Amino acid sequence: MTDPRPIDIDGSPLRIEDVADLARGDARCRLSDDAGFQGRINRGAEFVDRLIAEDGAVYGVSTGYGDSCTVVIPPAQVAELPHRLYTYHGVGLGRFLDPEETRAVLVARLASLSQGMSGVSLGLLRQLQALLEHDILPLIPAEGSVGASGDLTPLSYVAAVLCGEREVSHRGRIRPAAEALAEHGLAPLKLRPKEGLAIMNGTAVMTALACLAWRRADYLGRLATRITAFNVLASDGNAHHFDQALFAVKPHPGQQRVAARLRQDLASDRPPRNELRIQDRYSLRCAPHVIGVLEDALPWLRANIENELNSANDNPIIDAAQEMVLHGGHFYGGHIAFAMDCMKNAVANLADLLDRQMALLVDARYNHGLPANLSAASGDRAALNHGLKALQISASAWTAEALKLTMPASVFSRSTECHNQDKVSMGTIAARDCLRIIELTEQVTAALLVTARQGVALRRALERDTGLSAAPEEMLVDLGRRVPLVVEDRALDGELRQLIQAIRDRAWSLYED
Ligand SMILES: N[C@@H](Cc1ccc(O)cc1)C(=O)O
Repeated sequence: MTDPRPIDIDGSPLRIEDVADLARGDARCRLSDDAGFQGRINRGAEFVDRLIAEDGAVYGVSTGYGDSCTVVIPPAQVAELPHRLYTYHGVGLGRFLDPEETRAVLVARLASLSQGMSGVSLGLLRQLQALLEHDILPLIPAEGSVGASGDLTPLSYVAAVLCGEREVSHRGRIRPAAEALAEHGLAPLKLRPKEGLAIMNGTAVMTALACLAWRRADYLGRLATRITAFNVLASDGNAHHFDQALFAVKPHPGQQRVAARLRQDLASDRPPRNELRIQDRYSLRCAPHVIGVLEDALPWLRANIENELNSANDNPIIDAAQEMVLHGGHFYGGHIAFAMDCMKNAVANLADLLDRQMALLVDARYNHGLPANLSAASGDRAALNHGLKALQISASAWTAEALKLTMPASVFSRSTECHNQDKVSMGTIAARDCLRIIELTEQVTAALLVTARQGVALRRALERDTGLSAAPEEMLVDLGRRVPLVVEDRALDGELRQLIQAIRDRAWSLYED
């Protein structure tokens, strides 16, 4: 076990990998003690104090929220207001975010508030950091955000826990927040004016989920490429579909990279053409064109996700340096909504591609000489055994479910909150859909790992052996250990679950380009 790597939070940009590592416990975050950073934060909080003292009227401080901004809060009640905000937003439903997702949310909110543009105190940042440090995880219901007043409702659970209210998951148990805070000597926060809004009026939930989704999608693209190489071999297909000269004339860099990875896996000394079949079916021949869509989108997706992550996504923005309060709509998660709608489409296409490859391989009419359902049973056992028949049916179901969920969420904007929020992003729904599609695609990918392992072994038992380069050969050996050849039928669910875990743990290092 290596020590988790330290990440300083000081308002400088975080990367997707930082969020993912912090969420998994592979990194730990420290709030920077840099005087410049701390000074910036303090100036923001002091500026809010001064505004209240001098001006009296500040949105969300001395007024009601949203459409209720015309309601004036009497000075004697101003201190109570931020606590009202999380209280009435305690209406979240649905599943609770899992621990990894919850940590990512805390990191994303900390990253945004550390920009120093939200007028919060250092004490608030410290309390957020303490939740991460002691793994005190608010139970955050996943549903109930329109993603454009920020993730108000789910983030109300973060705000409440910082103040010692509602429940947390801590040391494997669900407990009252106050109890867990006390155990670590942490006093519940008394929110300062504006701090309730600052915690809740932002995109931290959808952005956190997007960071986790990006990393899983990136790995799935690589895995789909490796599996395609296996399946080209298993089906006695043509490597020349991935020819460098062919791809030189279609200059999508991601697509070219996928083709190069396939060439690398399939080893350059393969006969350039399989004269028996000039052209393979599309799920093999066009694999770079399908996987390449995701591969080309990933850098753009990363840029959008990281811009949101490192933004002040709050309202109003408190610019202490220029002494300005800027009212706007930075809680609007349109970029994440579009990124997630886009990513889920590209990922579901991977599931579809792999499912089609499986359909070719299990079908004796298309698999060029392999047994039906890739059953390795022979002789008088052949009739009894059904090989991967059920696994293919299940892969079809998972794929259909993934494809069904690709309906964009961002086009379902609807006017809400007395028409103050009359155009909203639905980014959190898009992110949740995207994660579900990723989960289903991981299931399909696990099925395909079994299929490819079985298909390659059966091909190699036949006349033609075609070599792979060292990395895919090593992976095949590893897969062989994880999944013994299916000769006599057996339930495969346990092995599938282990493969899914291996995928999520990125068990195979795939293409260091
Ligand atoms: N997001 C709104 C504020 C808001 C807060 C809470 C609400 O319940 C509604 C609206 C704004 O800044 O304009």
